[in-house]
Amino acid sequence: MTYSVKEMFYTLQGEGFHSGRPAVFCRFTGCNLWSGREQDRAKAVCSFCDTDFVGTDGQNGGKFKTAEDLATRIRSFWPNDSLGFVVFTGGEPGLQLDDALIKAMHKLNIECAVESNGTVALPDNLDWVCISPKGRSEVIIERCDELKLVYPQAEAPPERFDHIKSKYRFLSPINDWTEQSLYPAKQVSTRQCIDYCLANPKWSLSLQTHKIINID
Ligand SMILES: C[S@@+](CC[C@H](N)C(=O)[O-])C[C@H]1O[C@@H](n2cnc3c(N)ncnc32)[C@H](O)[C@@H]1O
Ligand SMILES: Nc1nc2[nH]cc(C(=O)O)c2c(=O)[nH]1
Ligand code: SF4
Ligand SMILES: [Mg+2]
Repeated sequence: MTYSVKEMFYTLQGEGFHSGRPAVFCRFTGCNLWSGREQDRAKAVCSFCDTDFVGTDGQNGGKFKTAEDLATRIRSFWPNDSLGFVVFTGGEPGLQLDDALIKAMHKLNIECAVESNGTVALPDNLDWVCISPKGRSEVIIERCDELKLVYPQAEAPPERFDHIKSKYRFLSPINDWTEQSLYPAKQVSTRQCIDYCLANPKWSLSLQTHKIINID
């Protein structure tokens, strides 16, 4: 299995339960809900994506021929010999992630988290699963550690995901970058998230804190 990686970097997890935790991000190329081309955005199932996941030309991107090769590269970004933490994202990481890669990561003493849209099967040896449903797409994952719903989405109201078993439920204000300069304090979606959480307290607010403090 060859893995196609857009970019990799060491930073703080900006979102959700692990906000503020040092993590290596491994961003896989490609997604099943949008081609990544601007001319296809309006018709895509997921039309608000804030990420470039096309190609392998980002920082530390490339093709990796084996799970061990990619695992070793990921380990190299960790600053010392302690237990490491990687977040697999994309694009849609579920299109490429497999058991072999997670096993190789575990062998190198790295905990594995994923950020997924929930429409494709995921390896069952992951340590942390974050599912972020998109538009009208069908979420097939029924159990996760963290549900992180971008809000508001006309076709994906929070109630649609009541059946999913999750330790934590977060609403993340949609950042539609017509309002980028307002992010997040004065963005309308932030207020909408706050109001929804206050009325439905099983949901908590998650912000994209890396954008606030301007790190990767
Ligand atoms: C780029 S996605 C990649 C992982 C996976 N495809 C997914 O959608 O969860 C990473 C995270 O960014 C969030 N995200 C993408 N575009 C966003 C936007 N415009 N506003 C807020 N969050 C966004 C996603 O919901 C997801 O939680
Ligand atoms: N710092 C930081 N935190 C993140 N959490 C989820 C991200 C993603 O794009 O998947 C992301 C990201 O790109 N950067
Ligand atoms: S599912 Fe994730 S990677 Fe794919 S277009 Fe949507 S936000 Fe971007
Ligand atoms: Mg991001």
